[in-house]
Amino acid sequence: MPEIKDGKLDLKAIGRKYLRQVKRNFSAPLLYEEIVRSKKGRIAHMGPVVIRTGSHAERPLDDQFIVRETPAGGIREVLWCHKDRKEMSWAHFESLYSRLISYLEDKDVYVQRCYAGSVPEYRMSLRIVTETAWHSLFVRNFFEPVTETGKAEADEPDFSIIHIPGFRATPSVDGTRSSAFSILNLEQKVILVAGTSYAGEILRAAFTAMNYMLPRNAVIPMRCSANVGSAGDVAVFFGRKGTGKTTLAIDPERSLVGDHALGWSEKGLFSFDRGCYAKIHQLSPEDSPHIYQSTRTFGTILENVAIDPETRHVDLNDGSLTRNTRAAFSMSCLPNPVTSRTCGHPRYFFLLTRDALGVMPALVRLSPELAIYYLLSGYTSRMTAEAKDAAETEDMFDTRFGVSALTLPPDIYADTLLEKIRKHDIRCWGLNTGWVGEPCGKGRRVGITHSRALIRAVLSGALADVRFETDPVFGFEVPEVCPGVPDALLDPRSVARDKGEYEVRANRLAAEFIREFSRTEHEIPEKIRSMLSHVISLEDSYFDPESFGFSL
Ligand SMILES: Nc1ncnc2c1ncn2[C@@H]1O[C@H](COP(=O)(O)OP(=O)(O)O)[C@@H](O)[C@H]1O
Ligand SMILES: C=C(OP(=O)(O)O)C(=O)O
Repeated sequence: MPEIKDGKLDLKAIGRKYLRQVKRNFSAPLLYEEIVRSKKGRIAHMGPVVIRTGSHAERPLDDQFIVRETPAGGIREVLWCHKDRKEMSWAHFESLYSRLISYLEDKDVYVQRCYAGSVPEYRMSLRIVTETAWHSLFVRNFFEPVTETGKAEADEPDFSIIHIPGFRATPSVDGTRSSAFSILNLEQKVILVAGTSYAGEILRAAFTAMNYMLPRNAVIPMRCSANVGSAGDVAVFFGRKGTGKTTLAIDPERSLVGDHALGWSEKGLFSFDRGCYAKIHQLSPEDSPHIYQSTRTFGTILENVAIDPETRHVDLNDGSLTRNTRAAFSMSCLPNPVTSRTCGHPRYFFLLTRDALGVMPALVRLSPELAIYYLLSGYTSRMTAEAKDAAETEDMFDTRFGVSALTLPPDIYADTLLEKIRKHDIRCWGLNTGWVGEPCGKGRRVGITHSRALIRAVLSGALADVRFETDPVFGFEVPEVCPGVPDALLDPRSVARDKGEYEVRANRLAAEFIREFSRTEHEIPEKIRSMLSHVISLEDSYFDPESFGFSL
Protein backbone atom coordinates (compact mmCIF):
# COMPACT_ATOMS: atom_id res chain seq x y z
CA MET A 1 0.00 0.00 0.00
CA PRO A 2 1.58 3.35 -1.00
CA GLU A 3 2.48 5.55 1.98
CA ILE A 4 0.33 8.65 1.81
CA LYS A 5 0.58 11.88 3.76
CA ASP A 6 -1.78 14.81 3.25
CA GLY A 7 -3.15 13.11 0.17
CA LYS A 8 0.25 12.81 -1.51
CA LEU A 9 2.69 9.93 -1.73
CA ASP A 10 5.00 10.35 1.22
CA LEU A 11 8.28 10.22 -0.64
CA LYS A 12 10.26 11.40 2.38
CA ALA A 13 9.11 8.39 4.41
CA ILE A 14 9.86 6.10 1.50
CA GLY A 15 13.34 7.62 1.21
CA ARG A 16 14.03 7.11 4.92
CA LYS A 17 12.69 3.57 5.10
CA TYR A 18 13.66 1.87 1.90
CA LEU A 19 16.43 3.60 0.01
CA ARG A 20 20.14 3.22 0.60
CA GLN A 21 21.10 6.79 -0.16
CA VAL A 22 19.30 9.80 -1.56
CA LYS A 23 21.71 12.00 -3.52
CA ARG A 24 20.12 15.40 -3.41
CA ASN A 25 20.67 18.29 -5.78
CA PHE A 26 24.04 17.09 -7.03
CA SER A 27 25.80 19.58 -9.29
CA ALA A 28 26.99 18.70 -12.81
CA PRO A 29 30.59 17.83 -11.79
CA LEU A 30 29.36 15.55 -9.00
CA LEU A 31 26.94 13.89 -11.37
CA TYR A 32 29.74 13.39 -13.91
CA GLU A 33 31.70 11.52 -11.25
CA GLU A 34 28.67 9.37 -10.48
CA ILE A 35 28.05 8.63 -14.16
CA VAL A 36 31.63 7.48 -14.68
CA ARG A 37 31.74 5.54 -11.42
CA SER A 38 28.53 3.68 -12.25
CA LYS A 39 29.78 3.03 -15.82
CA LYS A 40 26.59 4.53 -17.27
CA GLY A 41 28.42 6.93 -19.56
CA ARG A 42 31.72 8.05 -21.01
CA ILE A 43 33.23 11.47 -21.09
CA ALA A 44 33.84 12.52 -24.70
CA HIS A 45 36.46 14.74 -26.28
CA MET A 46 35.96 18.32 -25.05
CA GLY A 47 33.66 17.42 -22.18
CA PRO A 48 30.17 16.15 -23.03
CA VAL A 49 29.03 12.86 -21.59
CA VAL A 50 27.89 10.07 -23.91
CA ILE A 51 25.19 7.70 -22.68
CA ARG A 52 23.05 4.87 -24.05
CA THR A 53 19.29 4.63 -23.65
CA GLY A 54 19.06 0.95 -24.57
CA SER A 55 15.95 -0.31 -26.30
CA HIS A 56 13.99 2.93 -25.97
CA ALA A 57 15.63 5.60 -28.09
CA GLU A 58 12.45 7.59 -28.38
CA ARG A 59 9.18 7.98 -26.61
CA PRO A 60 6.98 4.89 -26.41
CA LEU A 61 3.76 6.33 -27.79
CA ASP A 62 1.29 3.86 -26.36
CA ASP A 63 2.18 3.64 -22.72
CA GLN A 64 0.65 6.75 -21.16
CA PHE A 65 -1.84 6.26 -18.33
CA ILE A 66 -3.86 8.37 -15.95
CA VAL A 67 -5.22 7.33 -12.56
CA ARG A 68 -8.46 9.17 -11.89
CA GLU A 69 -10.21 7.11 -9.27
CA THR A 70 -8.47 6.71 -5.92
CA PRO A 71 -9.71 5.54 -2.48
CA ALA A 72 -9.83 9.22 -1.48
CA GLY A 73 -12.26 9.98 -4.27
CA GLY A 74 -10.00 10.85 -7.14
CA ILE A 75 -10.09 13.88 -9.35
CA ARG A 76 -13.63 14.61 -10.38
CA GLU A 77 -12.75 17.62 -12.47
CA VAL A 78 -13.55 17.07 -16.12
CA LEU A 79 -10.29 16.91 -17.98
CA TRP A 80 -9.62 16.63 -21.63
CA CYS A 81 -7.35 13.68 -22.09
CA HIS A 82 -5.27 13.08 -25.19
CA LYS A 83 -6.21 9.92 -27.07
CA ASP A 84 -2.85 8.33 -26.27
CA ARG A 85 -3.52 8.40 -22.53
CA LYS A 86 -5.53 5.52 -21.12
CA GLU A 87 -7.12 5.10 -17.69
CA MET A 88 -5.39 2.93 -15.10
CA SER A 89 -7.26 1.55 -12.13
CA TRP A 90 -6.19 2.34 -8.59
CA ALA A 91 -5.60 -1.37 -7.98
CA HIS A 92 -3.13 -1.56 -10.87
CA PHE A 93 -1.43 1.64 -9.76
CA GLU A 94 -1.15 0.47 -6.18
CA SER A 95 0.36 -2.86 -7.13
CA LEU A 96 2.82 -1.33 -9.60
CA TYR A 97 3.83 1.32 -7.11
CA SER A 98 4.43 -1.18 -4.34
CA ARG A 99 6.63 -3.28 -6.62
CA LEU A 100 8.49 -0.19 -7.73
CA ILE A 101 9.29 0.61 -4.09
CA SER A 102 10.48 -2.96 -3.54
CA TYR A 103 12.64 -2.64 -6.64
CA LEU A 104 14.23 0.48 -5.16
CA GLU A 105 14.91 -1.09 -1.80
CA ASP A 106 18.49 -0.53 -0.78
CA LYS A 107 19.32 1.35 -3.95
CA ASP A 108 20.65 4.90 -4.36
CA VAL A 109 18.45 7.47 -6.06
CA TYR A 110 19.10 11.03 -7.22
CA VAL A 111 16.74 13.83 -6.37
CA GLN A 112 16.66 17.28 -7.92
CA ARG A 113 14.40 19.95 -6.44
CA CYS A 114 13.78 22.43 -9.20
CA TYR A 115 11.37 24.81 -10.85
CA ALA A 116 9.55 24.56 -14.14
CA GLY A 117 8.46 27.91 -15.56
CA SER A 118 10.62 30.99 -15.88
CA VAL A 119 8.24 33.48 -14.25
CA PRO A 120 7.57 33.33 -10.49
CA GLU A 121 3.82 33.85 -11.01
CA TYR A 122 3.44 30.65 -12.97
CA ARG A 123 6.36 28.52 -11.93
CA MET A 124 5.87 25.14 -10.36
CA SER A 125 8.19 23.38 -7.96
CA LEU A 126 9.16 19.84 -8.87
CA ARG A 127 10.81 16.97 -7.11
CA ILE A 128 12.40 14.77 -9.75
CA VAL A 129 13.65 11.41 -8.52
CA THR A 130 15.83 9.45 -10.93
CA GLU A 131 17.50 6.10 -10.75
CA THR A 132 20.57 7.19 -12.70
CA ALA A 133 22.95 10.10 -12.39
CA TRP A 134 22.75 11.00 -16.06
CA HIS A 135 18.99 11.56 -15.85
CA SER A 136 19.64 13.79 -12.85
CA LEU A 137 22.08 15.77 -15.01
CA PHE A 138 19.40 15.94 -17.69
CA VAL A 139 17.00 17.40 -15.13
CA ARG A 140 19.66 19.90 -14.07
CA ASN A 141 20.14 20.99 -17.69
CA PHE A 142 16.43 21.57 -18.12
CA PHE A 143 15.14 22.92 -14.83
CA GLU A 144 16.24 25.71 -12.52
CA PRO A 145 17.46 24.29 -9.19
CA VAL A 146 15.72 25.51 -6.06
CA THR A 147 18.46 27.59 -4.46
CA GLU A 148 16.68 29.38 -1.61
CA THR A 149 18.36 28.11 1.56
CA GLY A 150 16.43 25.32 3.20
CA LYS A 151 13.53 25.56 0.76
CA ALA A 152 14.32 22.43 -1.16
CA GLU A 153 14.24 20.34 2.00
CA ALA A 154 11.44 22.13 3.80
CA ASP A 155 8.69 22.60 1.24
CA GLU A 156 6.57 19.97 -0.39
CA PRO A 157 6.83 20.30 -4.16
CA ASP A 158 3.82 20.99 -6.34
CA PHE A 159 4.49 17.83 -8.31
CA SER A 160 6.82 14.82 -8.20
CA ILE A 161 8.24 12.86 -11.10
CA ILE A 162 9.72 9.46 -10.37
CA HIS A 163 11.83 8.07 -13.18
CA ILE A 164 13.01 4.48 -12.74
CA PRO A 165 14.08 3.02 -16.10
CA GLY A 166 15.36 -0.25 -14.59
CA PHE A 167 11.89 -1.22 -13.34
CA ARG A 168 9.68 -2.98 -15.85
CA ALA A 169 5.96 -3.64 -15.82
CA THR A 170 4.42 -7.01 -16.63
CA PRO A 171 1.59 -6.19 -19.07
CA SER A 172 -0.58 -9.21 -18.21
CA VAL A 173 -0.49 -8.30 -14.50
CA ASP A 174 -0.27 -4.52 -14.63
CA GLY A 175 -2.69 -3.67 -17.39
CA THR A 176 0.04 -1.89 -19.36
CA ARG A 177 0.76 -2.53 -23.00
CA SER A 178 4.47 -3.04 -22.61
CA SER A 179 7.10 -3.03 -19.91
CA ALA A 180 7.47 0.77 -20.19
CA PHE A 181 4.93 3.21 -18.83
CA SER A 182 4.25 6.73 -17.70
CA ILE A 183 1.45 7.04 -15.16
CA LEU A 184 -0.04 10.31 -14.08
CA ASN A 185 -1.74 10.30 -10.70
CA LEU A 186 -3.35 13.70 -10.35
CA GLU A 187 -4.64 13.40 -6.85
CA GLN A 188 -1.22 12.59 -5.47
CA LYS A 189 0.52 14.93 -7.90
CA VAL A 190 2.94 12.34 -9.09
CA ILE A 191 4.06 10.94 -12.42
CA LEU A 192 5.77 7.55 -12.47
CA VAL A 193 7.93 6.79 -15.48
CA ALA A 194 9.60 3.38 -15.77
CA GLY A 195 10.91 0.86 -18.24
CA THR A 196 12.37 3.48 -20.57
CA SER A 197 15.62 5.40 -20.37
CA TYR A 198 14.59 7.92 -23.02
CA ALA A 199 15.02 11.22 -21.20
CA GLY A 200 12.37 12.92 -23.34
CA GLU A 201 9.84 11.19 -21.07
CA ILE A 202 10.94 13.40 -18.16
CA LEU A 203 10.27 16.46 -20.28
CA ARG A 204 6.88 15.18 -21.29
CA ALA A 205 6.03 14.44 -17.65
CA ALA A 206 7.03 17.96 -16.54
CA PHE A 207 5.10 19.48 -19.42
CA THR A 208 2.01 17.47 -18.52
CA ALA A 209 2.26 18.58 -14.90
CA MET A 210 2.63 22.22 -15.98
CA ASN A 211 -0.37 21.91 -18.25
CA TYR A 212 -2.43 20.70 -15.35
CA MET A 213 -1.19 23.18 -12.77
CA LEU A 214 -1.31 26.37 -14.83
CA PRO A 215 -4.38 28.48 -14.26
CA ARG A 216 -6.73 27.64 -17.10
CA ASN A 217 -7.65 30.58 -19.31
CA ALA A 218 -4.81 32.71 -17.90
CA VAL A 219 -1.99 30.85 -19.63
CA ILE A 220 -2.10 28.87 -22.81
CA PRO A 221 0.54 26.12 -22.84
CA MET A 222 2.25 25.55 -26.17
CA ARG A 223 4.51 22.75 -27.32
CA CYS A 224 6.88 24.87 -29.37
CA SER A 225 10.18 26.73 -29.51
CA ALA A 226 10.53 30.51 -29.71
CA ASN A 227 13.18 33.08 -30.50
CA VAL A 228 13.36 36.84 -30.65
CA GLY A 229 15.20 39.26 -32.95
CA SER A 230 16.99 42.47 -32.00
CA ALA A 231 13.83 44.47 -32.77
CA GLY A 232 11.87 42.42 -30.23
CA ASP A 233 10.03 40.46 -32.92
CA VAL A 234 9.10 37.08 -31.47
CA ALA A 235 8.77 33.99 -33.66
CA VAL A 236 7.18 30.76 -32.45
CA PHE A 237 7.85 27.38 -34.08
CA PHE A 238 5.25 24.64 -33.64
CA GLY A 239 5.80 21.11 -34.84
CA ARG A 240 6.04 17.47 -33.99
CA LYS A 241 9.26 15.76 -33.09
CA GLY A 242 12.01 16.15 -35.69
CA THR A 243 10.32 18.85 -37.72
CA GLY A 244 13.05 21.37 -36.88
CA LYS A 245 11.79 23.42 -33.92
CA THR A 246 15.14 23.31 -32.15
CA THR A 247 17.32 23.58 -35.26
CA LEU A 248 15.51 26.62 -36.59
CA ALA A 249 14.90 28.40 -33.28
CA ILE A 250 18.61 28.24 -32.39
CA ASP A 251 19.48 30.84 -34.95
CA PRO A 252 22.86 32.61 -34.78
CA GLU A 253 21.10 35.91 -35.61
CA ARG A 254 18.36 35.63 -33.01
CA SER A 255 18.07 34.81 -29.30
CA LEU A 256 16.42 31.64 -28.05
CA VAL A 257 13.60 32.09 -25.51
CA GLY A 258 12.72 28.42 -25.14
CA ASP A 259 13.20 25.21 -27.06
CA HIS A 260 10.51 22.90 -25.95
CA ALA A 261 7.41 24.26 -24.24
CA LEU A 262 6.22 27.78 -23.48
CA GLY A 263 3.29 29.41 -21.78
CA TRP A 264 1.47 32.41 -23.22
CA SER A 265 0.02 34.79 -20.64
CA GLU A 266 -1.38 38.31 -20.88
CA LYS A 267 2.19 39.60 -20.61
CA GLY A 268 3.78 37.48 -23.32
CA LEU A 269 5.66 34.19 -23.51
CA PHE A 270 7.68 32.35 -20.91
CA SER A 271 9.57 29.12 -21.24
CA PHE A 272 8.78 26.12 -19.09
CA ASP A 273 12.38 24.95 -19.03
CA ARG A 274 15.89 26.13 -19.72
CA GLY A 275 17.20 23.25 -21.82
CA CYS A 276 17.55 22.26 -25.46
CA TYR A 277 16.96 18.79 -26.79
CA ALA A 278 18.34 18.75 -30.32
CA LYS A 279 18.36 15.90 -32.79
CA ILE A 280 21.95 15.67 -33.91
CA HIS A 281 22.22 12.83 -36.40
CA GLN A 282 24.31 14.15 -39.32
CA LEU A 283 24.47 17.57 -37.70
CA SER A 284 26.57 19.97 -39.70
CA PRO A 285 28.70 22.66 -38.00
CA GLU A 286 27.94 25.03 -40.89
CA ASP A 287 24.14 24.71 -40.68
CA SER A 288 23.84 24.52 -36.89
CA PRO A 289 27.00 26.04 -35.39
CA HIS A 290 25.60 26.58 -31.90
CA ILE A 291 24.12 23.11 -31.56
CA TYR A 292 27.38 21.71 -32.90
CA GLN A 293 29.30 23.66 -30.25
CA SER A 294 27.09 22.13 -27.56
CA THR A 295 28.34 18.68 -28.61
CA ARG A 296 31.80 19.82 -27.54
CA THR A 297 30.80 21.32 -24.19
CA PHE A 298 30.96 20.14 -20.58
CA GLY A 299 27.52 19.33 -19.22
CA THR A 300 25.92 18.28 -22.51
CA ILE A 301 24.45 14.78 -22.60
CA LEU A 302 24.89 13.03 -25.95
CA GLU A 303 22.29 10.29 -26.24
CA ASN A 304 23.18 7.22 -28.33
CA VAL A 305 25.99 8.95 -30.19
CA ALA A 306 28.90 6.80 -31.40
CA ILE A 307 32.15 7.36 -29.52
CA ASP A 308 35.66 6.08 -30.25
CA PRO A 309 36.75 4.13 -27.15
CA GLU A 310 40.36 5.34 -27.48
CA THR A 311 40.27 8.96 -28.66
CA ARG A 312 36.81 9.64 -27.21
CA HIS A 313 35.91 11.58 -30.34
CA VAL A 314 32.24 11.31 -31.26
CA ASP A 315 30.86 10.55 -34.72
CA LEU A 316 27.64 12.46 -35.29
CA ASN A 317 27.09 10.76 -38.65
CA ASP A 318 26.85 7.31 -37.13
CA GLY A 319 23.18 6.46 -36.72
CA SER A 320 23.71 2.77 -36.03
CA LEU A 321 22.03 2.84 -32.61
CA THR A 322 19.24 5.19 -33.64
CA ARG A 323 18.68 8.14 -35.92
CA ASN A 324 17.16 9.91 -32.94
CA THR A 325 20.56 10.76 -31.44
CA ARG A 326 20.16 13.79 -29.19
CA ALA A 327 22.13 16.49 -27.45
CA ALA A 328 20.57 17.65 -24.18
CA PHE A 329 22.13 20.86 -22.95
CA SER A 330 21.33 23.97 -21.02
CA MET A 331 20.47 27.13 -22.97
CA SER A 332 23.34 28.79 -21.15
CA CYS A 333 25.69 26.96 -23.60
CA LEU A 334 24.39 29.20 -26.35
CA PRO A 335 26.13 32.51 -27.01
CA ASN A 336 22.94 34.58 -27.08
CA PRO A 337 19.98 33.12 -25.17
CA VAL A 338 17.32 35.30 -23.55
CA THR A 339 18.46 34.79 -19.97
CA SER A 340 15.06 35.60 -18.43
CA ARG A 341 13.47 33.07 -20.83
CA THR A 342 10.58 35.47 -21.26
CA CYS A 343 9.58 37.76 -24.12
CA GLY A 344 6.66 39.77 -25.41
CA HIS A 345 3.74 38.56 -27.50
CA PRO A 346 4.56 36.64 -30.66
CA ARG A 347 4.66 38.39 -34.00
CA TYR A 348 5.06 35.28 -36.16
CA PHE A 349 3.88 31.70 -35.99
CA PHE A 350 5.65 29.06 -38.04
CA LEU A 351 3.83 25.73 -38.24
CA LEU A 352 6.46 23.16 -39.12
CA THR A 353 5.83 19.93 -40.91
CA ARG A 354 8.23 17.37 -42.35
CA ASP A 355 6.17 16.24 -45.31
CA ALA A 356 7.66 13.03 -46.68
CA LEU A 357 5.07 12.90 -49.47
CA GLY A 358 6.63 15.98 -51.08
CA VAL A 359 3.26 17.67 -51.48
CA MET A 360 3.63 20.86 -49.43
CA PRO A 361 5.62 23.85 -50.71
CA ALA A 362 8.54 24.85 -48.47
CA LEU A 363 6.72 28.00 -47.33
CA VAL A 364 3.06 29.00 -47.36
CA ARG A 365 1.11 31.88 -45.87
CA LEU A 366 -1.81 30.98 -43.62
CA SER A 367 -4.84 33.01 -42.65
CA PRO A 368 -5.56 32.87 -38.88
CA GLU A 369 -8.33 30.32 -39.56
CA LEU A 370 -6.05 28.15 -41.68
CA ALA A 371 -3.37 28.36 -39.03
CA ILE A 372 -5.84 26.96 -36.50
CA TYR A 373 -6.84 24.29 -38.98
CA TYR A 374 -3.24 23.20 -39.50
CA LEU A 375 -2.48 23.45 -35.82
CA LEU A 376 -5.45 21.27 -34.96
CA SER A 377 -4.50 18.81 -37.70
CA GLY A 378 -0.88 18.53 -36.55
CA TYR A 379 0.27 16.84 -39.74
CA THR A 380 3.77 15.51 -40.23
CA SER A 381 5.39 12.34 -41.53
CA ARG A 382 7.00 9.91 -39.20
CA MET A 383 10.17 8.21 -40.25
CA THR A 384 9.88 4.49 -39.66
CA ALA A 385 12.72 2.04 -40.03
CA GLU A 386 15.61 3.56 -41.92
CA ALA A 387 13.39 5.84 -43.98
CA LYS A 388 15.43 5.44 -47.11
CA ASP A 389 12.28 5.84 -49.14
CA ALA A 390 8.74 6.97 -48.68
CA ALA A 391 7.52 3.42 -48.09
CA GLU A 392 9.25 3.73 -44.74
CA THR A 393 7.41 6.80 -43.58
CA GLU A 394 3.89 7.20 -42.29
CA ASP A 395 1.58 10.18 -42.29
CA MET A 396 0.73 11.39 -38.81
CA PHE A 397 -1.93 13.69 -37.52
CA ASP A 398 -2.00 14.77 -33.93
CA THR A 399 -4.32 17.42 -32.56
CA ARG A 400 -2.42 20.58 -31.72
CA PHE A 401 0.85 18.89 -32.62
CA GLY A 402 0.29 16.60 -29.64
CA VAL A 403 0.53 19.47 -27.23
CA SER A 404 -0.11 17.46 -24.07
CA ALA A 405 -2.38 15.05 -22.37
CA LEU A 406 -3.98 17.44 -19.96
CA THR A 407 -4.64 20.86 -21.17
CA LEU A 408 -7.43 22.99 -22.42
CA PRO A 409 -9.79 20.89 -24.51
CA PRO A 410 -9.16 21.37 -28.26
CA ASP A 411 -12.23 23.57 -28.70
CA ILE A 412 -11.17 26.04 -26.01
CA TYR A 413 -7.57 25.79 -27.16
CA ALA A 414 -8.49 26.59 -30.76
CA ASP A 415 -10.83 29.39 -29.76
CA THR A 416 -8.37 31.02 -27.36
CA LEU A 417 -5.52 30.77 -29.81
CA LEU A 418 -7.55 32.18 -32.67
CA GLU A 419 -8.60 35.11 -30.51
CA LYS A 420 -4.98 35.75 -29.54
CA ILE A 421 -3.75 35.46 -33.14
CA ARG A 422 -6.27 38.10 -34.15
CA LYS A 423 -5.70 40.32 -31.13
CA HIS A 424 -1.93 40.41 -31.60
CA ASP A 425 -2.11 40.40 -35.39
CA ILE A 426 0.17 37.40 -35.62
CA ARG A 427 1.42 36.50 -39.09
CA CYS A 428 1.09 32.75 -39.62
CA TRP A 429 3.16 30.65 -41.96
CA GLY A 430 3.52 26.99 -42.77
CA LEU A 431 7.04 25.69 -43.25
CA ASN A 432 7.72 22.30 -44.82
CA THR A 433 11.15 21.15 -43.67
CA GLY A 434 10.66 17.81 -45.44
CA TRP A 435 10.49 17.04 -49.15
CA VAL A 436 9.11 19.24 -51.91
CA GLY A 437 7.86 17.83 -55.22
CA GLU A 438 9.38 14.37 -55.05
CA PRO A 439 8.74 12.21 -51.96
CA CYS A 440 11.30 11.04 -49.43
CA GLY A 441 13.56 8.51 -51.09
CA LYS A 442 13.20 10.08 -54.52
CA GLY A 443 13.98 13.70 -53.77
CA ARG A 444 16.17 15.60 -51.30
CA ARG A 445 15.05 17.10 -48.01
CA VAL A 446 14.79 20.91 -47.92
CA GLY A 447 18.18 22.25 -46.81
CA ILE A 448 18.47 23.95 -43.44
CA THR A 449 19.98 27.03 -45.14
CA HIS A 450 16.92 27.25 -47.35
CA SER A 451 14.52 26.90 -44.42
CA ARG A 452 16.43 29.64 -42.64
CA ALA A 453 16.34 31.84 -45.76
CA LEU A 454 12.57 31.41 -45.96
CA ILE A 455 12.18 32.37 -42.31
CA ARG A 456 14.48 35.39 -42.76
CA ALA A 457 12.47 36.54 -45.77
CA VAL A 458 9.30 36.45 -43.66
CA LEU A 459 10.88 38.21 -40.69
CA SER A 460 12.54 40.91 -42.78
CA GLY A 461 9.40 41.74 -44.75
CA ALA A 462 11.14 40.71 -48.00
CA LEU A 463 7.96 38.98 -49.17
CA ALA A 464 5.80 42.09 -48.82
CA ASP A 465 5.74 42.84 -52.55
CA VAL A 466 5.84 39.27 -53.79
CA ARG A 467 2.82 37.81 -55.58
CA PHE A 468 1.08 34.91 -53.81
CA GLU A 469 -1.09 32.27 -55.38
CA THR A 470 -3.80 30.40 -53.50
CA ASP A 471 -3.53 26.62 -53.65
CA PRO A 472 -6.83 25.26 -54.99
CA VAL A 473 -6.83 22.21 -52.72
CA PHE A 474 -5.13 23.23 -49.49
CA GLY A 475 -6.25 26.85 -49.37
CA PHE A 476 -2.90 28.32 -48.34
CA GLU A 477 -1.12 31.05 -50.25
CA VAL A 478 2.22 30.32 -51.87
CA PRO A 479 4.78 33.05 -52.65
CA GLU A 480 5.98 32.96 -56.24
CA VAL A 481 9.58 33.76 -55.30
CA CYS A 482 11.70 34.20 -52.21
CA PRO A 483 15.20 35.70 -51.99
CA GLY A 484 17.95 33.11 -51.51
CA VAL A 485 15.70 30.14 -52.29
CA PRO A 486 15.22 28.24 -55.58
CA ASP A 487 11.74 28.92 -56.99
CA ALA A 488 11.19 25.16 -57.26
CA LEU A 489 10.93 24.85 -53.46
CA LEU A 490 7.79 26.95 -53.67
CA ASP A 491 6.29 25.00 -56.52
CA PRO A 492 6.20 21.24 -55.84
CA ARG A 493 4.25 20.56 -59.03
CA SER A 494 7.14 21.92 -61.09
CA VAL A 495 9.60 19.60 -59.33
CA ALA A 496 7.55 16.43 -59.64
CA ARG A 497 8.82 14.30 -62.50
CA ASP A 498 5.39 12.74 -63.02
CA LYS A 499 2.75 15.46 -62.71
CA GLY A 500 -0.17 13.04 -62.63
CA GLU A 501 1.41 11.04 -59.86
CA TYR A 502 2.00 14.28 -57.90
CA GLU A 503 -1.71 15.13 -58.12
CA VAL A 504 -2.55 11.70 -56.75
CA ARG A 505 -0.17 12.25 -53.84
CA ALA A 506 -1.58 15.71 -53.19
CA ASN A 507 -5.14 14.47 -53.24
CA ARG A 508 -4.28 11.58 -50.99
CA LEU A 509 -2.84 13.99 -48.43
CA ALA A 510 -5.80 16.35 -48.73
CA ALA A 511 -8.16 13.43 -48.21
CA GLU A 512 -6.24 12.43 -45.12
CA PHE A 513 -6.56 15.96 -43.76
CA ILE A 514 -10.30 15.87 -44.34
CA ARG A 515 -10.68 12.43 -42.84
CA GLU A 516 -8.67 13.42 -39.79
CA PHE A 517 -10.64 16.62 -39.38
CA SER A 518 -13.97 14.81 -39.58
CA ARG A 519 -12.72 12.30 -37.01
CA THR A 520 -12.04 15.01 -34.43
CA GLU A 521 -14.45 17.76 -35.45
CA HIS A 522 -16.92 16.91 -32.68
CA GLU A 523 -14.30 18.31 -30.32
CA ILE A 524 -14.28 21.63 -32.10
CA PRO A 525 -16.86 24.33 -31.39
CA GLU A 526 -19.47 24.95 -34.06
CA LYS A 527 -18.26 28.45 -34.92
CA ILE A 528 -14.76 27.17 -35.67
CA ARG A 529 -15.95 23.94 -37.21
CA SER A 530 -18.12 25.64 -39.80
CA MET A 531 -15.29 28.04 -40.59
CA LEU A 532 -12.82 25.22 -41.07
CA SER A 533 -14.80 22.39 -42.56
CA HIS A 534 -14.29 23.61 -46.14
CA VAL A 535 -10.70 24.73 -45.78
CA ILE A 536 -9.50 21.83 -47.86
CA SER A 537 -11.67 21.20 -50.85
CA LEU A 538 -11.75 17.96 -52.74
CA GLU A 539 -14.22 16.48 -55.14
CA ASP A 540 -16.43 14.04 -53.20
CA SER A 541 -15.20 11.16 -55.32
CA TYR A 542 -11.68 11.79 -54.04
CA PHE A 543 -12.66 11.41 -50.43
CA ASP A 544 -11.46 7.89 -49.81
CA PRO A 545 -7.66 7.78 -50.05
CA GLU A 546 -7.72 4.06 -50.72
CA SER A 547 -9.77 4.67 -53.83
CA PHE A 548 -6.68 6.21 -55.41
CA GLY A 549 -5.13 2.78 -55.60
CA PHE A 550 -1.89 4.54 -54.91
CA SER A 551 0.79 3.09 -52.78
CA LEU A 552 4.22 4.46 -52.08
N1 LIG B 1 15.24 22.06 -43.46
C1 LIG B 1 15.44 21.62 -42.24
N2 LIG B 1 15.01 22.35 -41.18
C2 LIG B 1 15.19 21.89 -39.93
N3 LIG B 1 15.83 20.74 -39.62
C3 LIG B 1 16.28 19.98 -40.64
C4 LIG B 1 16.10 20.39 -41.99
N4 LIG B 1 16.67 19.46 -42.79
C5 LIG B 1 17.18 18.51 -41.98
N5 LIG B 1 16.95 18.82 -40.68
C6 LIG B 1 17.33 17.95 -39.54
O1 LIG B 1 16.12 17.53 -38.91
C7 LIG B 1 16.33 17.42 -37.50
C8 LIG B 1 15.38 18.37 -36.77
O2 LIG B 1 15.52 18.13 -35.40
P1 LIG B 1 15.13 19.16 -34.27
O3 LIG B 1 15.42 20.53 -34.71
O4 LIG B 1 15.71 18.67 -32.98
O5 LIG B 1 13.55 18.94 -34.31
P2 LIG B 1 12.48 19.19 -33.16
O6 LIG B 1 13.03 20.19 -32.21
O7 LIG B 1 11.28 19.67 -33.91
O8 LIG B 1 12.28 17.84 -32.55
C9 LIG B 1 17.77 17.80 -37.24
O9 LIG B 1 18.53 16.62 -37.25
C10 LIG B 1 18.13 18.66 -38.45
O10 LIG B 1 19.51 18.64 -38.74
C1 LIG C 1 11.56 15.47 -26.87
C2 LIG C 1 10.65 15.29 -27.77
O1 LIG C 1 10.15 16.26 -28.55
P1 LIG C 1 10.94 17.31 -29.51
O2 LIG C 1 11.79 16.50 -30.43
O3 LIG C 1 9.85 17.99 -30.22
O4 LIG C 1 11.74 18.20 -28.61
C3 LIG C 1 10.05 13.98 -27.96
O5 LIG C 1 9.04 13.92 -28.65
O6 LIG C 1 10.57 12.99 -27.44
